[in-house]
Amino acid sequence: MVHQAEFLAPTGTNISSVLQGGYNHPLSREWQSERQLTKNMFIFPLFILDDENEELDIASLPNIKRRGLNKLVPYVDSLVQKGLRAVILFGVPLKEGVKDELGTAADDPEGPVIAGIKLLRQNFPDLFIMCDVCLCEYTDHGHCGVLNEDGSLNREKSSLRLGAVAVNYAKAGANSVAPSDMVDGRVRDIKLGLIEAGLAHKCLLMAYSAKFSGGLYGPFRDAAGSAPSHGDRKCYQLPPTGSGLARRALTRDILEGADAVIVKPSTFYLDILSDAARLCKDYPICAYHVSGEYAMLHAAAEKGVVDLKQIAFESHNGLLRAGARLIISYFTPEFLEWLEV
Ligand SMILES: NCC(=O)CCC(=O)O
Ligand SMILES: [Zn+2]
Ligand SMILES: [Zn+2]
Repeated sequence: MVHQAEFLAPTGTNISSVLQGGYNHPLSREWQSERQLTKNMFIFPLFILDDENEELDIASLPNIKRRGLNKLVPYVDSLVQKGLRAVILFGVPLKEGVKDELGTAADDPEGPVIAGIKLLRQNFPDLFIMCDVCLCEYTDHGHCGVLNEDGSLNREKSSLRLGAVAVNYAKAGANSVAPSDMVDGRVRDIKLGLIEAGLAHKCLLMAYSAKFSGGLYGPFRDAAGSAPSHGDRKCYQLPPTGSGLARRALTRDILEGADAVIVKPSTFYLDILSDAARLCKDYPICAYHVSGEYAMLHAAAEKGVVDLKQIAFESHNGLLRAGARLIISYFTPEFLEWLEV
């Protein structure tokens, strides 16, 4: 497609070869961006401990802490004052003996997620509260669903259990549930559960539709204590080379009732983000800038290889360019400082 006449000026210069008129001034440079990062695009992950007064660092995830309920409100308040609009909750049960084969603790009414939803709702009525829905933080085997006796994943039991957990989060007041397990059929079971509970019109179902298995989740597993005790997640998460499967999963989840979709990780999967933007063009597309991506940028900045702020903008702008409208990011607190709106 040609936008400018391709003819020669009297001097012999090809007119369309002159690009720099478009960006030699800071403002005209800004005008070149089709979209810009804004605070309302950011969703901040919160790790909630089951010990109310505890606050724990995560060695591999700089500046991010796990907090008990009593430490949560003052911290979230400081971010809300800077313009935080949305959070996604992850429960981190550390008490002895709470994990079992069904992940019962996931929707324990007194557990960190359900109690966390209620506490945040009470303190921040306008905050958009999302909940990651998965069992791996709560199962003794560390897998994302319910297992058969031979250790393989039982699709039907997993999907129904995930549906029940999601409905319980929605009942507690979550604005959105986000299944991250990648078990076939769970979007459908969650949607049906929400409809049956009369909550489908109140709770946005944001599916982790294109979640790839790979090497970028290490710090998160440290944070959530969710590394599988045997095997890996390759049977239910997508192979990193599987772009066709990712496109099928995106389409399938939309057909099963997803209201929005997530691509995860983000920077290495920009092609999938742009596939999602095309395939699901009438839906919000969310990129999850995962723990490994965050930790890598921090490590590079500490080594003096990159400037942290510059590289954070460049990577997150890349997600927007590829088609993301929302970003789950551990950089959210920084962007709330860096962005004006
Ligand atoms: N279901 C959530 C994750 O697996 C988190 C990924 C990360 O931040 O590494
Ligand atoms: Zn999981
Ligand atoms: Zn997960």
